Amino acid sequence: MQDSHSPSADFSGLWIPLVTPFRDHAVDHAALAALAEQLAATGIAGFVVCGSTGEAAALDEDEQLAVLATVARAAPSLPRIMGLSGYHLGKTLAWVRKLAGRDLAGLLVPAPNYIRPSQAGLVEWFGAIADAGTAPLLVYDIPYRTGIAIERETLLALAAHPRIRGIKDCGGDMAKTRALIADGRLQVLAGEDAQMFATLAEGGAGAIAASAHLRTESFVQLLRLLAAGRLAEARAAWRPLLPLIEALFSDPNPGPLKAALAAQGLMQDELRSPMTRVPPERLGRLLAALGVVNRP
Ligand SMILES: O=C(O)C1=N[C@H](C(=O)O)C[C@H](O)C1
Repeated sequence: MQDSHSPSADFSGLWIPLVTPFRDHAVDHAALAALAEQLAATGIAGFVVCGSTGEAAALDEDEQLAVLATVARAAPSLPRIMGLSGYHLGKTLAWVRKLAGRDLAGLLVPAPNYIRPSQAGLVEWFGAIADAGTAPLLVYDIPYRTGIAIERETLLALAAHPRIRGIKDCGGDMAKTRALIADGRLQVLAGEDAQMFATLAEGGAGAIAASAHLRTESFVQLLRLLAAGRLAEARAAWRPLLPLIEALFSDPNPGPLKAALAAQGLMQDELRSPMTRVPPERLGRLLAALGVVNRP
C-alpha cells in the first residue's frame, strides 16, 4: 500500500483493533469476516489486526497471516495496520521482513516487553525495526504492558526516522502527548479509550479504540466533531460513551468486549488462555451496563 517514505501516510480517524473470534479453540474466520464487513460500513479509518485486543500473543505466525488475509478479503477498501511485538530483536526483524509486501498501512510496534532496556536501547529497537520493514511504523507506547516508558526525548528522536510516522499513545502522560502534538512530526493517536476525548481535543490525529467495536458510528461522529472543533457537540457525544468504555475495561480487555459481541450473536464468547471470559456472575451486570441484549 503506502511506501514507507510516502508523505501521504495518514493515520487520522478511528481505527478498530479487531478482536480475533475463536470457535472450539480455532480462529473463527467466518465470524471475523462478518465483523470486519459490518464495521467497514461505519466510517472508520481502518483496522488494526493482531493488536492486544486481537490476542495476538496467543496466535502463531500462520494464524496471524490468516487473520490478516481474512480481514483484507472482507474489507478490501480499508487500510490495515498490523500489531507486532516481541523481545528478541532477531526474531522480530525476521517477522517484519516476512510481513513486507503484505499490503500494510503500518506496523504497530511496542517496546520490547519484560526486559526494560535503556532509552538508547529503545532507539536501537525501533530504528532497527523501522529499517527492516517497508510499511510506516507506529510506536506503541504502553508502559503498563511492556514495563518501560518511552520518554519524550526518545520519541522526538525516533520522529526523525523517515519511516516512523505515528504513536499509539497509552503513556498516560498528557504533557508528553502535548509535546508530541506540538512537535507535529508524529501523528498522535489515542490508544487509551478513556483518553480519546482529551487527546483529540488537544489536537491528536485519531484513535485506536477497542470500545468502538460497539456504537461505532457514535465514536466516528465524536472524532469528526472534535476534528471540526465543535467542542460542545463533541462533549455531548462523548458523555454517553464513557460508561460504555468503563464497562468494557472492567475486566482485562478483550473479555468484556467478546462477551458483548457474543451476546449479540456475532461470535462465541471464547478467549485463549491466559485471557479469560467475564465470569457468569458478572455477565448480566456487564451486558446491562453496555445496553446489550443477550440473544438466546
Ligand atoms: O488492541 C489495541 O491496540 C488496544 N489495546 C489497548 C489495550 O492494550 O488493551 C486498548 C485499546 O482500546 C486498543
